[in-house]
Amino acid sequence: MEKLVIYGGKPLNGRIRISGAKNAALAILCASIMAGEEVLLENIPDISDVRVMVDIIRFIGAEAAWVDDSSLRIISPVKIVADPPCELVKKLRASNLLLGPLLARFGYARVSLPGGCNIGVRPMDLHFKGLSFLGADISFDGGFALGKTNGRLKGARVYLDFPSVGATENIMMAACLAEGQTVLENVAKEPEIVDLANFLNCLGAKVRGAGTDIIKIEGVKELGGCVRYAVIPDRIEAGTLMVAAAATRGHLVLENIIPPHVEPICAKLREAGIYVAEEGDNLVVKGNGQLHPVDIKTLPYPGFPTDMQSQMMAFLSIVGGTSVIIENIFENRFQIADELKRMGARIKVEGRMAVIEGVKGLQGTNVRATDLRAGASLVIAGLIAQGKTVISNACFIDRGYDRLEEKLTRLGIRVERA
Ligand SMILES: CC(=O)N[C@H]1[C@@H](OP(=O)(O)OP(=O)(O)OC[C@H]2O[C@@H](n3ccc(=O)[nH]c3=O)[C@H](O)[C@@H]2O)O[C@H](CO)[C@@H](O)[C@@H]1O
Ligand SMILES: C=C(OP(=O)(O)O)C(=O)O
Repeated sequence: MEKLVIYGGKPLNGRIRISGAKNAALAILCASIMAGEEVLLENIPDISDVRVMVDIIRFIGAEAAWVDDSSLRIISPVKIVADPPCELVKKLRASNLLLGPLLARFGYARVSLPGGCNIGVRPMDLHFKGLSFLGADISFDGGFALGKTNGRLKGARVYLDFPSVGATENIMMAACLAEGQTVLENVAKEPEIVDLANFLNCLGAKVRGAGTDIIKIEGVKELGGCVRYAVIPDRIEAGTLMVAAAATRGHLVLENIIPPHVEPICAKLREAGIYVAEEGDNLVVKGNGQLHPVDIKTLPYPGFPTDMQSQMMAFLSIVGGTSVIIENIFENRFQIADELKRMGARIKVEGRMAVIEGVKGLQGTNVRATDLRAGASLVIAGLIAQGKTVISNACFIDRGYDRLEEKLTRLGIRVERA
């Protein structure tokens, strides 16, 4: 089991280029199996979730080749040569996004229920309901979802009970090849949804309204290819480094960033007393000045992202006064509190609420990542702490952070793999 060793107590200083977004890249990789011609994807992050997804689409018959360290050329299969293998599907959450594209393009899908981080129950009822509304026949057998269609899917009106990111993406992809119009209501508005819609439109789909509460899709018979499509920058990687700079009183310049995507994070950092400003195309974070406690509620976009909650908890653990975090999206995302407490943090968790009493500093010790963002939180805690922090289960961090050690080293931090 790999460990990440952080030598803390030093500020994060320098310039860094943000990689492509994990959650956009994974959805777009799934969508690429619907393309009728070759696709070239750029700004793809080199993370383990992407490598697993590339293996999955190769397994079902796609050709996928790295052109350079962040570009992938994909030729989708004309027919499925094998079902997505269960052992790969279970390694990541985004494999749940194969169902819609497979059903829409091939009229058949047999996909194991997905894996991913243990951050909550994460049912897929909204995905299944939406795909059924489009005419798919969905059943379950021994941990697998089986989907069939009788000819093409049919456009329909679908209202999501909750603006689920994955359900919005799955149903939107499937609707692109359905007959007639689909209207999706109460959908997720995350930037990754807009990026996926832009990619689908680049293939010849007719998707309108992504980024608002209602998405309308005119189905087309087939999709084409895309000469090149660059995935958006990762707002969560950016946010993680911003919080790390804030927590270590550093000075960071972020390149390749879309400022409105990180606004909910910038707003909270400013409230906490951190300087955050756009300078030209870059975003600058300076961690000097008096810090103030803040309260956070995670919400669907444009609310504060649940994927940044654990990292903020590490930062707030050394901000004098009392901060409160309410986690509204995933019920099991406070496991990180116990690990932070091992480093000296004072946190009380009650249900969906965590109360953080700021302490003067943290101490390095042996800790364990329980999920991807918990791992990122421990990296931040390790940067704050005096001494050495050894994070086990580093594989969780590798799911979502492209070349993290290389980036931290460039920013003046001593970090090692053990
Ligand atoms: C690969 C990917 O893009 N992952 C992101 C995606 O996950 P994911 O797509 O799984 O997240 P959802 O938006 O679907 O989940 C949000 C909430 O809806 C619930 N729900 C979801 C679907 C469903 O059918 N039924 C249901 O009840 C979930 O249990 C959760 O409480 O959005 C999350 C919320 O921004 C992010 O934290 C994840 O990083
Ligand atoms: C929860 C996350 O990812 P996934 O949905 O892939 O588990 C995340 O990126 O923080």
